[in-house]
Amino acid sequence: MQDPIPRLETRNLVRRYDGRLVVDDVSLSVLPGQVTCLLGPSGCGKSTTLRMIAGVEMQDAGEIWVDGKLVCDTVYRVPPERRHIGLMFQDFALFPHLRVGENVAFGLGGTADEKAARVGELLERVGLSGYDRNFPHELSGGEQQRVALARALAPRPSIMLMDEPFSGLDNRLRDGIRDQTLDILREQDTAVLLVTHEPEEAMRMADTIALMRDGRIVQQGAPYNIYNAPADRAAVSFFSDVNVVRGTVHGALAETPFGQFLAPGVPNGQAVEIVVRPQHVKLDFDRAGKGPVPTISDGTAVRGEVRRARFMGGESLVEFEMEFGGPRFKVTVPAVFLPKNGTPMWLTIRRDKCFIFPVH
Ligand SMILES: Nc1ncnc2c1ncn2[C@@H]1O[C@H](COP(=O)(O)OP(=O)(O)OP(=O)(O)O)[C@@H](O)[C@H]1O
Repeated sequence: MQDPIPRLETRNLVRRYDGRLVVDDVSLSVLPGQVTCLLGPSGCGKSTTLRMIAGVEMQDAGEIWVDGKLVCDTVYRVPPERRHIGLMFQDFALFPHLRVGENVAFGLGGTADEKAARVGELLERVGLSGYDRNFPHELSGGEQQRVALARALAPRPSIMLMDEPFSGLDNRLRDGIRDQTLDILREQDTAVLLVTHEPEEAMRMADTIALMRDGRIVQQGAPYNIYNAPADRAAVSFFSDVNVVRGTVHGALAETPFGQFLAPGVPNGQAVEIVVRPQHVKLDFDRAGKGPVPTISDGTAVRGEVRRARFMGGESLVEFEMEFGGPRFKVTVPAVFLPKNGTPMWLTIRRDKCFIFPVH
């Protein structure tokens, strides 16, 4: 079977500001009814990418395709209003002098009756039936955001570009509006490209995550794959705290204070980093100066002393000063576990949950 044609595709987009490369060879695609999240730290070029797709900014190189048709390269350009792209940005800016209903109807064609029907349908969908004659300033922030959502959805865009659209909302409100927005977009088979710097938001919303750093896409894939098969150390630390142990490879085995780690294909003498998340470090009590016996799945235990323990709600975070030195080790325990400062414990690293990256 042939691969489906993406609703939206960028090919090798490049953008420079004053000679500085801020978007560097970005290729992305989004299928109808799917959400791709462009995830990365502030300033990595996410919004610039979105602005080029929206057509409000020109790329220096590369192409934008919609439904298999070229809409923009460096010569040819379909104007923004003919791209059938909806926009929803953090500063959603409703028109303050227009009533809610007029705001939602703003981009709609058709007869007055058709417009009124569509406005009524959308306001009901976002839980704001009966508010059509209110002015924006009479609504709360969350309600205004829902109006902005209704306005963006009204013309049934085939593509929706969203730039941190929920970041102005408090947590509880945000989850509800986020889920509701996705439901509506999926129902309409809209392709969504969402920009965020929050890994949780990307994990929650995306079918595909494109991890962006310094203008480049460093990894692209399903959230599960990005989380469990990260491309490099920075990709691991973007999603959670990490512990890092250094080692050197001999005969495809990395030697470290925690014992040996398999390092297939890594040349002799190569320095590597073993990266492990706090939830994948195992703890054992000290028994008269002894720890657990080494095993194949967990390797050798190393002793550390508790320096800090905090209860975080669903789990406890314990920090250790390790006998071999280096930065403190962070360990999370899914329970209330608050050992005293100075308590000796033995730490092991789960071999099936750690990542090994060469140090360059
Ligand atoms: N019009 C402009 N002129 C010059 N530099 C710009 C312009 N717009 C953005 N930049 C720079 O380009 C880089 C990428 O900006 P962009 O807004 O795309 O990043 P971002 O990943 O969306 O960040 P944020 O999440 O903070 O919005 C930044 O270093 C920014 O300062």
